[in-house]
Amino acid sequence: MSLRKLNVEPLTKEAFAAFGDVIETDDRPYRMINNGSTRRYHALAQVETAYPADGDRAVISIFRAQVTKMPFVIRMLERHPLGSQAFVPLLGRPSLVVVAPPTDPSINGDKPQLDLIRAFITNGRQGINYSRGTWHHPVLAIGNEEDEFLVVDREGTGNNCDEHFFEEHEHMILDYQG
Ligand SMILES: NC(=O)N[C@@H](O)C(=O)O
Ligand code: NI
Repeated sequence: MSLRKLNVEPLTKEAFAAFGDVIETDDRPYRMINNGSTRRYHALAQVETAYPADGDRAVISIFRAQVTKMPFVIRMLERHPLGSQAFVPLLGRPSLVVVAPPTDPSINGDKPQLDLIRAFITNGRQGINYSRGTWHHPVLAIGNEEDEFLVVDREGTGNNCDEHFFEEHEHMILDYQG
């Protein structure tokens, strides 16, 4: 049984629109602040928290991620039903992103839609913000040494991480030799 190999696409705002936001400055509008010394690339992404009135809050963390050896088998995806999650590279290195659109039990089921799973490579200067409910693989650092990401996501009550494990025949190969 041969597993499907994911095609790795360059990350762009347009291609990622169904999954969330790309956090970047290339070709983005800005306004000058601080007496003209600083460009403000304003509101590149929104932090989503499900229950702000109940104490939900956005928190900022740093993930130091071990390198994912290629080729890699995608066996699962997860989602955060109660908030968004952003990853911004701190060391200027590319990383891989594997996503599927959010799903709703009353519309399109409650697990990732296999045919809509896509893989992207960032350019090292791009961060991503997964919209609330976007299915994604946990952080995929590549290269020769650990990578670091600034992570902005939701902290609060309730379960905010659903994992879906695929059947063995549904596993996908991710093989990026950039
Ligand atoms: N578990 C955790 O905080 N990280 C994952 O959500 C991830 O997307 O890496
Ligand atoms: Ni996550």
